[in-house]
Amino acid sequence: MQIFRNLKPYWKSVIIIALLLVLQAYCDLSLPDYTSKLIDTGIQNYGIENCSPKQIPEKAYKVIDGFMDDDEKAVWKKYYKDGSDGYYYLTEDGEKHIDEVDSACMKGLMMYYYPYQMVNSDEDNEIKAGLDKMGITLDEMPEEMWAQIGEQMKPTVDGMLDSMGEDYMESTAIACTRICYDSFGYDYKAGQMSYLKWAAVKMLGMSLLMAAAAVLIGLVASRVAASVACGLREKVFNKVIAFSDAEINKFSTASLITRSTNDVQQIQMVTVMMLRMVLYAPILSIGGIVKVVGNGAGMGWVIFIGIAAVVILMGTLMVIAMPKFKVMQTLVDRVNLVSREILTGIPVIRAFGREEREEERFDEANKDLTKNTLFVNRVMTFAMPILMFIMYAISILIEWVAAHKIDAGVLQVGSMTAFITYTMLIIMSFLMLSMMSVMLPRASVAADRIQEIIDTDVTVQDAAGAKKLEAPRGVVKYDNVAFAYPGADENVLENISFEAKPGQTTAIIGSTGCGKSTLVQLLPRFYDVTEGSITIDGQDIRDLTMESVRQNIGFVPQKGILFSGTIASNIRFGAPDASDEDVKLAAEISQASDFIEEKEHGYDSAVAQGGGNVSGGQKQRLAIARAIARKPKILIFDDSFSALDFKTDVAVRKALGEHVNDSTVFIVAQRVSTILSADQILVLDEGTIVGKGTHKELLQTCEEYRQIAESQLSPSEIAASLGTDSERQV
Ligand SMILES: Nc1ncnc2c1ncn2[C@@H]1O[C@H](COP(=O)(O)OP(=O)(O)OP(=O)(O)O)[C@@H](O)[C@H]1O
Repeated sequence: MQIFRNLKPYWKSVIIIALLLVLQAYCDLSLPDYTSKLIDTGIQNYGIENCSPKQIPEKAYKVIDGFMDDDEKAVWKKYYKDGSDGYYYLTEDGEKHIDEVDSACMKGLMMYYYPYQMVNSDEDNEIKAGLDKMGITLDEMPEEMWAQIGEQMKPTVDGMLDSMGEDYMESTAIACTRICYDSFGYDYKAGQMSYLKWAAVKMLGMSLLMAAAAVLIGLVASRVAASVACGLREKVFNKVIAFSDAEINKFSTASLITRSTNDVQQIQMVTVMMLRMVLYAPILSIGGIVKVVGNGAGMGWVIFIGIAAVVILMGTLMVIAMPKFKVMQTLVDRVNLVSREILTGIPVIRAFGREEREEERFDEANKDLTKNTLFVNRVMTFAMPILMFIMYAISILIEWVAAHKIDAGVLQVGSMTAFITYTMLIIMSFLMLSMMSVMLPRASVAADRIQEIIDTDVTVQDAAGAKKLEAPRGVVKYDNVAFAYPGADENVLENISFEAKPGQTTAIIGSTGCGKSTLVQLLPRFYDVTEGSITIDGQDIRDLTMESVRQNIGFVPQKGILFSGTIASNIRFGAPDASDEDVKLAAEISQASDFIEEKEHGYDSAVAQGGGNVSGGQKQRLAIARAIARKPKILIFDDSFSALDFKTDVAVRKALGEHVNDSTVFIVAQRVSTILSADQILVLDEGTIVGKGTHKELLQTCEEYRQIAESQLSPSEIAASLGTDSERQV
């Protein structure tokens, strides 16, 4: 899956996280054991951990020896030495092999313990009666009688060994050990305290280790997720920058923004959760199950009920909420789209008094998203209480079953506590997995949406082996060019052939929507021609690198677009190395210097985002200055003079004529007056050239041009325009 693929470059961190998770899980799984031991050994057994007595009265030693088989006897003999003071002592070697000694003496100890239990019991029994008859105490009982009792006891003890859990058996044996300790005044309190203190230190250590691991995991996981997100944003951004208009239109700007922000954020969030949970849950549940099996409480079936309940619950919630989860991103897209459109169009909305309708439109999108989110959240709110209920119900069930087992003497309280904790851990880990399975689909939708951008083929891109356009003269030739917008059935341009030379101005005029802007936009390769070719100095622009072609073009778009910064930074946008003089000259040519110098900070005056603090005409003049400052070989004015008044229009073109005399200039215009002095005028009608020539020629040869001219100029103006040639203008 895509989300996992994103983690590939960070495999080292993922391994570190996995190791830390194992450590965290180890601590997490050990703690219930410690709690159980704290109760069973620390409290119930006075801190005595092993049943093998460290010191045992000689008589008890011998009696127990009498109960043992040959193998057990050998161990007993090997690890105990006679202290010649009436006691036997466990040797150092014995301490090292304590488990071996424990299992050898456990049965014997229990048989030794049994008569004491009988004697202390309130009820009458054989042993009590026998001792009374002989007039002796249990400690004075002769060895033959012990042997006799041993024979009788053997089947009972064997039966107990079969039915008891290991922990419980050990605990019972330790109770027997205490009889040996009673005989020499063992200091139980000191033993218990030292055990409890040591256990507390160990538990504290474990908890600290666990906390440290968790913090480290959080830290590394967050870093990885942030890097994944950063990488994705970069990839998306780089791709979008390379997109031609066709791809941008396909996705829509709003969706591109949601994809590179909200979608990436989804992935970042899920990546953190995934790194912390997806690995942790299986480690914890498998570890928990192993522990539970070893615990010997024999209540595994309760865990399965718990897991089944959680899986059914989460499964049901998922089925209900999943469809809504999946459309969430599309709805976020819609809200972004509507708010973007409304925010950028506020002046028009106000001017047309459409506030209410637009508010409704926003409300609609907003409500859809809210409804969807609320539904999902409502469904999910059920999860927590039901889960809590399941957990508590399972705890009660365990306690109920365990109570019977404790009563029957086959389970200890501590083991029950540990069992409950392990069960909770296992259920929690299944919960984590189910939560992930809820979150993953949404994130995977987000990941797919991002991948869709990354995988989109850019329609306009450098061909393999594309050459650089070096020191061009600037001869532009359109050869039989046809063009259709992607997805459109009909061509917008057809049979376009003309040549534009350096030092000359080619003007394009025609009715609205006839394809003028499209024609000039093909030159910087905003789109590629569908048929025919465009060449610069005889080289097809598709065989040249886009960067080198664009570097030689100064493009002034129909709508002046400025960037936040200063006036100077905007003029230098295409020529970062332009000197102050160049910037000033460009501003003078574009007739922008007057209004710039009037400003308090002149060229350093701030320009707001999108050029919000300058007028439309000023914006257009700055856009013209920006193109000129580049000193390009080819200058394109896409209807850039319409926002200027007649006087400024003339002044700009005059200044251009004076200073820019070796560039190939294209002017898309609506006004005939703007193009009167052009060297070549192309008259476009429905995407084809219907007239080509100078103003004078076209007035005579082209009906369409004559109609346009007559609709804009008075007969006297037309007559004047045919008169003397004025000084050079573009
Ligand atoms: N991105 C686009 N996708 C599809 N069709 C488009 C796109 N841009 C423009 N068109 C269509 O192509 C045709 C030519 O548009 P173009 O902008 O080139 O016209 P124009 O002559 O510059 O118009 P105007 O003088 O009004 O600016 C129009 O019919 C327009 O609807």
